[in-house]
Amino acid sequence: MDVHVTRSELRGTARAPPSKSYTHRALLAAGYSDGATVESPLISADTRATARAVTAFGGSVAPAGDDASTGGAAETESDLAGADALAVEGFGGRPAVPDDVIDCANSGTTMRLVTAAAALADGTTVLTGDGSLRSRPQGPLLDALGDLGVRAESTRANGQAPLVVTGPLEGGEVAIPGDVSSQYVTALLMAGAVTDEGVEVELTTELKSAPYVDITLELLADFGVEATPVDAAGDPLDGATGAAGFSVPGGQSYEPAGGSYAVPGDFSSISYLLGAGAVAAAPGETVRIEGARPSAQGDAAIVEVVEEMGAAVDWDREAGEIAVERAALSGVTVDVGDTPDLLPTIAALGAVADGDTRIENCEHVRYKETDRVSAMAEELGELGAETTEEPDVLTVHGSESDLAGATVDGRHDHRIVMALSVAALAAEGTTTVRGAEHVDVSFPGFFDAMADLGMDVERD
Ligand SMILES: O=C(O)C1=C[C@@H](OP(=O)(O)O)[C@@H](O)[C@H](O)C1
Ligand SMILES: C=C(OP(=O)(O)O)C(=O)O
Repeated sequence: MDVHVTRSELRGTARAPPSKSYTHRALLAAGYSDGATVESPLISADTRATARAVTAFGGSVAPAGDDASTGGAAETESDLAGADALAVEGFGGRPAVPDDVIDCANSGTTMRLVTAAAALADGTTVLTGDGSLRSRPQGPLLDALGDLGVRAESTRANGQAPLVVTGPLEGGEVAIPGDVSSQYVTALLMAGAVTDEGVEVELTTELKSAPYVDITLELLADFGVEATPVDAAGDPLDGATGAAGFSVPGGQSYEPAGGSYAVPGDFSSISYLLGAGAVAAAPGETVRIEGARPSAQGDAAIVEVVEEMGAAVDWDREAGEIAVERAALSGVTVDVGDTPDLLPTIAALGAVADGDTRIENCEHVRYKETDRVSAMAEELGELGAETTEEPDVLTVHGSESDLAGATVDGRHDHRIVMALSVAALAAEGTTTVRGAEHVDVSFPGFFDAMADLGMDVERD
């Protein structure tokens, strides 16, 4: 699908979709349990992939309240559409050997978390994904599982999917780098809790994307599972930032209080709504975003970034509501070591702002659905933005950027599509964004929400 976005003024209220990161973890944690309800889940292409994996391991996922929820997996994936809550029948910490290959589609989170889950099974699991996912790095996780006594291989011996994993994993001590993906740590902690011996993870590098491990720790605690970040001396820390390692005792059971778990709103998705308001709210009007309650999400930093760029932002944390007014934005320097998914949004805002926006510590943003550093530099260039790309830094020269509508490529990447659509709101004329259907990965209702706010958008 192509979308054609014409410069427009926005007003009104949008609701943030539920968090993708929390939904993946909640579905899998419910799978590890004897069964649980996941309330207000994100139903998207990526979270469907995790639901498929839970089903492949012998659990089931169906809309809560449906007969299907007592009788097995939803017959077709579309059965999940529009569900306010999902009833998950778990596999009780013992994944069955899947009948078929697990297709993780476009979802890195699914592939990493499910690879470690597959290692628990007493047999062989095969995991694959789309072309993008089959080009992303899995080697450090395969090596770690190998060191823990599991056969974990890339069929092409290049550290990329398809993957073949033969368990069972019993636990132990393992060392892993933290600067490629935090999802390896999340995967080992979630699976480690149900091993016999538990898992001790030592980080061989600094941990990037650390708040995502905090999300994991928060969710594990809510499912009654203990896992602890530790410093170099082995002493416990409050959070993942600065951790030298992690420890998760074995023999634990997943069980959420009251049998259900509620997913909060998604701050990576909120970044597009907030960014859109900051560049295109009608003069004297606000754009309001609901579903913005605080959680462990590092991407809530977008609120400060947009404020620092000069927009008037009011975040009522208790009500979970953010109001933003448009302003003349100025460039900022932002370290995205903890918040890689904000890079496309900040780059788009930088193209609209006056002065330079310097996005630092971003090398790991190159290992996503696409190399998002190059993708944003090149596609914003098509709109007339000047950028400078270094391995670990993207600078957008807002003052030299005169944005005018053009045809840009969404690179089969939901975040590139949404960020370019935000930039298009401020570009002269009409911008065509190719491959816009990829928003289905994390924010299926994105263009509906934007149209409701007043975006002039045509889809074909
Ligand atoms: O664990 C998660 O839910 C995620 C972790 C981050 O990835 P990395 O840890 O690979 O940086 C983030 O980019 C991704 O969108 C979601
Ligand atoms: C990188 C992302 O997700 P994943 O790693 O799950 O593919 C993302 O949503 O931006």
